[in-house]
Amino acid sequence: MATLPDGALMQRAAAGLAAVCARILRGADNASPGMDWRGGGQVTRPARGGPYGARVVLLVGSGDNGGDALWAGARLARRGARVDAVVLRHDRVHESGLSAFLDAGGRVLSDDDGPLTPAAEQAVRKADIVLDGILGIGGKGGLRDDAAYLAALASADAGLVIAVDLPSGIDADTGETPGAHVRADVTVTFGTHKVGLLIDPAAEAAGHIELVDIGLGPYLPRPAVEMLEHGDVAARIPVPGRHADKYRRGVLGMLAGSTRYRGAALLSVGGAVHGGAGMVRYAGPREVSAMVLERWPEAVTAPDVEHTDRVQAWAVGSGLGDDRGDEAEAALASGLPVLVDADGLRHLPAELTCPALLTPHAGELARMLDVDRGDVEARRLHHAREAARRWGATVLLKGSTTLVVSPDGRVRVNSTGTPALATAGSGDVLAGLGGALLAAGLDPLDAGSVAAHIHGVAGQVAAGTAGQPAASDVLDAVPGAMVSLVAAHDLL
Ligand SMILES: NC(=O)C1=CN([C@@H]2O[C@H](COP(=O)(O)OP(=O)(O)OC[C@H]3O[C@@H](n4cnc5c(N)ncnc54)[C@H](O)[C@@H]3O)[C@@H](O)[C@H]2O)[C@@H](O)CC1
Ligand SMILES: [K+]
Repeated sequence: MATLPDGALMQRAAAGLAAVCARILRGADNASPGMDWRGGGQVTRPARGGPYGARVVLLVGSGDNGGDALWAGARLARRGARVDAVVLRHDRVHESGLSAFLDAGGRVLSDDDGPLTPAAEQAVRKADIVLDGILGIGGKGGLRDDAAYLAALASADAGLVIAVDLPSGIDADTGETPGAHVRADVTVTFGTHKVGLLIDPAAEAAGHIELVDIGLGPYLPRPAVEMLEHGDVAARIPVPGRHADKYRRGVLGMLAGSTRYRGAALLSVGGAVHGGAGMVRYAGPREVSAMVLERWPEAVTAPDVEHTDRVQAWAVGSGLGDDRGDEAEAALASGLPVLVDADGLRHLPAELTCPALLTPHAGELARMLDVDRGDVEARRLHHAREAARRWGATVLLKGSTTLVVSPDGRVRVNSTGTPALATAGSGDVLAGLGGALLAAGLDPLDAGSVAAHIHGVAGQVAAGTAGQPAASDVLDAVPGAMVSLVAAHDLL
């Protein structure tokens, strides 16, 4: 801002915002370069041939977010749209934005007594597009009173809700939703993706995300949260070199499954085999080992951790049951990198002395931290950070947006999840994948985030063919997912 004339950034933001609205109103097919990272992102477009004659309503809060909406509204009005503004507080409104809007032929439907005039409500109901400019990054706490009412009205009744910078009422920095908020179909965000657009529950309110570049790039600090794209993952997948052998590729010890949960052993060994482990050494009861060998003849087996030959990493806990805590503790005390999943999480020492990747879902993390599951789901980043700090370990919190939080503070959010992965055994496959990557030498942050990404792509592939895939379908889709990720980036 210091290097530019006053208001220049807002003009860039408003121009980008108006351009996205115009494109949506044109009904442009597939013209959107935005993030479809939820695997959907298809927006039902109110095709009208363009802004001319379209009904656009601006919800205008008291700060610069409202200013963006007013300036964009002015641009759309000049292109023939019928643009109405509902101003939340007439005593606090972006002055130059409002004048530009009125000069361009925009109308204000609210009055000094408040925003909820009959004309305003009617306009929101009939709008092709509602631009939510109530709150941006200056918002604190959820929406109140009239703002909350308008947000609910727009989300329920209006054509398409386009959030300016972020859906008003979400917490920009955490992904929490402290109260009432807008539910948008599209979010047009400026300069950089806000953390809250990437982490649930707030991310769910953002819809399809479009980034408008306003020239902040050279000035941005290191991001608080990263999201790997396909190419980033492809570059991190260990590709065997000319002199590879099974030991150099990484030997994974697998302490998983039990006579009660045999399937977990098959799925997690399978995840490790397809995840590129040079060898998987399975440690478990004779009858489970026999099943593992029948399905995965490339695995080798031993009765327990003590009798397992040399490994480079351990994956511990998927379907392990209650009675092998001593072995879990032995693996955790080996000093080798360890992935700890499911039942293994109940055997964590107060402090870990090995590089560790913990992979709880919300319920398991709640138990680990002795808090409510609902609270973990509402404050995913907060609790994942807390566990990473407490155990000095990388924490992969599974769920609708999988987070991977390293004890040094780095955070990655996975872009490839799909609800199809919410099925029994899916986590066992992920544990195998992550374990193989740890054994191959990836650090826990990379192992966790690459495994989650591959797992998500496999889930999407499986959902595309099986509709409602089982964990076995996801496992079967892993090799294809790896091939497509790597091949797409010319690394094969
Ligand atoms: N900072 C920048 O470089 C740019 C900012 N831009 C826009 O400016 C926005 C930030 O503007 P502001 O800092 O003015 O902040 P906002 O517009 O987000 O909020 C403004 C005011 O709302 C009030 N408020 C906060 N929480 C509230 C609540 N729960 N209920 C009711 N009122 C509440 C506060 O008094 C606050 O001052 C961004 O989100 C973006 O839209 C863009 O114009 C591009 C450039
Ligand atoms: K907003």
